[in-house]
Amino acid sequence: MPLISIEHVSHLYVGTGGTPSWALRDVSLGLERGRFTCLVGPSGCGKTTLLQLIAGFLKPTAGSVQLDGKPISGPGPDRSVVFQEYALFAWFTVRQNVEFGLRVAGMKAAERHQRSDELLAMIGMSHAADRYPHELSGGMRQRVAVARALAIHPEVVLMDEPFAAVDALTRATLQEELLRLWQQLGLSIVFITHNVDEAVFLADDVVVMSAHPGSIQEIMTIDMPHPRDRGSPEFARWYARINAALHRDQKQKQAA
Ligand SMILES: Nc1ncnc2c1ncn2[C@@H]1O[C@H](COP(=O)(O)OP(=O)(O)OP(=O)(O)O)[C@@H](O)[C@H]1O
Repeated sequence: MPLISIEHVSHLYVGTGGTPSWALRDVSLGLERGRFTCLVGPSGCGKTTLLQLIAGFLKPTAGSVQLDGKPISGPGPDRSVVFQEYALFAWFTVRQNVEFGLRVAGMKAAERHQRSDELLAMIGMSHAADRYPHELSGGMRQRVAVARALAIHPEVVLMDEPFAAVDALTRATLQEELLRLWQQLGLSIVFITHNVDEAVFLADDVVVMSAHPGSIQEIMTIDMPHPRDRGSPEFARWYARINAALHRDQKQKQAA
C-alpha cells in the first residue's frame, strides 16, 4: 500500500466573483514511503492545491487523500510543510524557530534543546543559533525553515518551491544538503518545482502535471543513483524527456 494515496481527487475553488473553477480533476496518485517525488507542471496546474490537500490544509471536493490507509482530516505532526518564502518567525531566534513545533507539542526545554542542537549541526548552522532571521542570508533562512520542518520528526515533508528565491549556487548546495537529510533520515518528500534541472537532480519520481483542468500527464521514474552528475548524458536525456512532456502539453492546449 502506498504511504500516500490520492484517489480520484477533484478540487473546486469558488473565486471572488462566485465563478467556480476546477483546480484538479480526477487525480489519482500513489506515493511510496521513502521516495523523493517532484511535482512539475505549468503555472496553475494545481501543484500547490495537491500539496495542500496532502498537508490537510484543504479538503478535496471529491475523492479521497489517505496517509497510511487513513483519510487525511487535517494537518498533523506526521507531515510538515516548507514554503518558498522564508516563513520564519522574525521575532524568534534561529533556535527558537527550530524548536517552535516542539514547544507547541509540549516538549520539555532540555529535550527541545537537544533536538535543535542536533538539527542545527546537521544543517551547519550551530554557530548561528542565537541570530534572528533578518541577520541571515536567504540560503541560511531556508536551511532553518527545513530544520524547523524536520524538528517534529515528520514522516512526510511537503515542499512548495523551497529553493526558488535563492541564487543558483546556494540552490545547488541546498539541493545537495536536502538529499543528504532525506537519505540520512529516511524521509518521504513531495517537492514542487518549476525547474526541470532541480527535478532531475533530486527526484525518484517526477509527476508531470497539466493545467485546465489540473491533472496528471505522466509519471517518470528516474533510476539514476545519487549523487547525480549534471554533466552526464543520462542527466541530459532525463532533462530533455521532462522538458518535452511539459512542452507537449502546452502545444496540445494551443492546438485545441
Ligand atoms: N484560493 C483560491 N481561490 C480560487 N482559485 C484558486 C485558489 N487557489 C488556487 N486557485 C486556482 O486554482 C488553480 C490551481 O492553483 P495552484 O496554486 O494549485 O496551481 P500551481 O500549479 O501551484 O500554480 P503555480 O505554479 O503558479 O504556483 C489556478 O487556476 C488558481 O488560480
